[in-house]
Amino acid sequence: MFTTAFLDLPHLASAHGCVQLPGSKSISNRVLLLAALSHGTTVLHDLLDSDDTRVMLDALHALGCTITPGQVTPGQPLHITGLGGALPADAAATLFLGNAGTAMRPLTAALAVLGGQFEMTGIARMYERPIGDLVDALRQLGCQIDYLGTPGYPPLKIGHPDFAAHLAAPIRVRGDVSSQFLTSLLMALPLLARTQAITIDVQGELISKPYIHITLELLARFGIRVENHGWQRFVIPAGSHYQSPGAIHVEADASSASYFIALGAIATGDNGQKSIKIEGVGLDSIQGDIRFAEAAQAMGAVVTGGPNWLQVQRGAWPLKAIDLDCNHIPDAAMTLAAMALYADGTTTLRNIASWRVKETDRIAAMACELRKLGATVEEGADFIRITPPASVQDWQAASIHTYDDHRVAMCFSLAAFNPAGLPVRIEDPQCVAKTFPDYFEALFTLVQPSVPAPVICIDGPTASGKGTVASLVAQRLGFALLDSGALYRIAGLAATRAGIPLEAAHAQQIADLVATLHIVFTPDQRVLLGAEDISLAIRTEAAGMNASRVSAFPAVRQALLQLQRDFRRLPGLVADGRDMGTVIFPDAALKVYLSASAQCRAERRFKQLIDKGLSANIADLLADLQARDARDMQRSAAPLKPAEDALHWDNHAERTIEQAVQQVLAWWEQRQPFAAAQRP
Ligand SMILES: Nc1ncnc2c1ncn2[C@@H]1O[C@H](COP(=O)(O)OP(=O)(O)OP(=O)(O)O)[C@@H](O)[C@H]1O
Ligand SMILES: Nc1ccn([C@H]2C[C@H](O)[C@@H](COP(=O)(O)O)O2)c(=O)n1
Repeated sequence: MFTTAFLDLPHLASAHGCVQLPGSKSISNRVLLLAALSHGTTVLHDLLDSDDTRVMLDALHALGCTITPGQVTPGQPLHITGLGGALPADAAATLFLGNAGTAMRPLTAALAVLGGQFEMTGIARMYERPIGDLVDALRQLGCQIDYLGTPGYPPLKIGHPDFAAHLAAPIRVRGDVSSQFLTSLLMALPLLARTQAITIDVQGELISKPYIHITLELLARFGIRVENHGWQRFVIPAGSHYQSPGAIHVEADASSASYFIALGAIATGDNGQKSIKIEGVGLDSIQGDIRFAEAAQAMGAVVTGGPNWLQVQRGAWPLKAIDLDCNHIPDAAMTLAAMALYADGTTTLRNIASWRVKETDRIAAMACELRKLGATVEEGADFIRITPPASVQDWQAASIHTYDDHRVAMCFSLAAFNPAGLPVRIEDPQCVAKTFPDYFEALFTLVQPSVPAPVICIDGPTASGKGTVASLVAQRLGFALLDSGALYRIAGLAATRAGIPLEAAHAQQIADLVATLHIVFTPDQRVLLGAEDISLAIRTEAAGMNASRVSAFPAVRQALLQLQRDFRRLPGLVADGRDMGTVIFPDAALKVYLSASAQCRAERRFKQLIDKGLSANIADLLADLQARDARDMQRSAAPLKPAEDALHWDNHAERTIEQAVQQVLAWWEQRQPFAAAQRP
């Protein structure tokens, strides 16, 4: 997951390939709660690992469920032993539910029915998301719920219920604000239906029926067969009780599929050879958002599918503008707003009032950010109308504010296919953690940029600080890192171990050996040669000097050339070394040359070695690095020198690491076209 302040998506040209989607959030959090309320142990396969499922798991754990392993682990099922429909009389907990509506609302209903002393808390946005209609419905039953802040909104305090004389009458709940209120009652009230039927009457037109469909399907899997009377009355039969179904497989998230369906519609090849294959969810999905595929088809996408897969290709181009009632696909419909940027006219998405009370006010958010890109947008209480930028020149490079809303971030990644060749900045990319932590990584496996991914080169002499600065710049931008010096150090180490003299006469032998090496740079910056961790072995001064020797041989440099260029990937690369800007990446978007006096560098290296527990002597270090400078600068093959277009930074003794990092980032920013983000 990208945890950077922003993520710059270079302009993207095309896409193709296969993506395996993570589990559905809606299904994951429902089955977690149903398993927790049931008798017996449920084995859950393919659960989503995200912010929202994590807060649900933490809450269930706090309530006394036995959960193994304690967290969602890739490729491993999760076992939950349920509470058997009851809690101890003295049950008490404060539950933090983040911004997860699928945890806050159903847990509130279940705990209000089970009784205990509970505080239901979350982040600030959760306290702006209404829950009053659910609380009103539960109070009709005799549940004890108090508001701890603004009436009608979390945080809440839950006590022990008094059901005397309340259960016989139908429970009324509004269905026109959020279908989660009805879902919550449908999941909680079977706990009271052992001896008598419970009836729920929906007030107003029920929105988002597909989500109720998911709830009913999953309830049936756990032994609860609810009668559905025209989506207005639901009856939980007497004698209902939760029973674990044993094992459950969670479908991949149909809402998450929408971004890749849109990707296929927008970015696959004109000749029909390229397509996007989506695995984990198919046209027979129980999730309502699968009907996004129909909307995408109406805009021109060619969608085919089977039981557990979808395949999407571009059809009509430009896409066709549509006018659609989106009540049946409230979440996925946001993706249509992004697709509308590529349509042949004005697209209107109607009946989306629920967008206003989601993670953010999604109508306002989408309108604001689409306008930043150059679209004309009209918004109303329950609709949004989008006209794409009138011409290529009307597109603007925008820094997209994401409002802590995963769907805003994912939708706007699609803007990187704009016809103007502009990059797109996504602020706070880690908000996708709510449902799809690795969304951008998945996207990058499918897309091709219109020009090679951007590279920042940082060259300079030994101990000038290149490695330190490069690593921090890469971290801040979410870019990959190439420590090219490490490759020469590995070459020197491998040759020495193989007993090959580090002399020109043996250059080809060393180059041949280098070509056979299996080198891995781990995400935590360790270096592996085969299975061996050689991170420390290549950091000694002797290893640096040996690296300097082998690096003077053209055959060795040639053997490492493509390996270095292969580090170039989306969203970008920071490369440090001696010839990054002059030879390896001559087209780099930014080239920096770091320097510092030999004395300053020797003192820094001395401190660095002592801090690592290695012995050192400043005079020896000074002599060594001067010898290394001379060899690196005077060799004929790719000598150390600043590229003609490099920017210079004197990293002298009074300058800090952070100053150098800020300077490189400032130079980088000067080359970006993003205007300062306009906050709404
Ligand atoms: N202003 C600064 N900028 C960068 N590094 C600094 C600075 N001040 C102190 N240092 C320290 O200098 C030491 C040498 O830095 P670093 O290892 O990044 O250099 P390098 O140029 O990559 O060296 P080499 O080419 O030998 O790998 C590190 O311990 C680093 O923390
Ligand atoms: N691009 C590069 C990187 C490194 N070298 C050589 C010269 C250095 O003395 C040696 C070790 O590099 P360091 O880890 O100190 O950056 O490797 C090179 O020739 N070209």
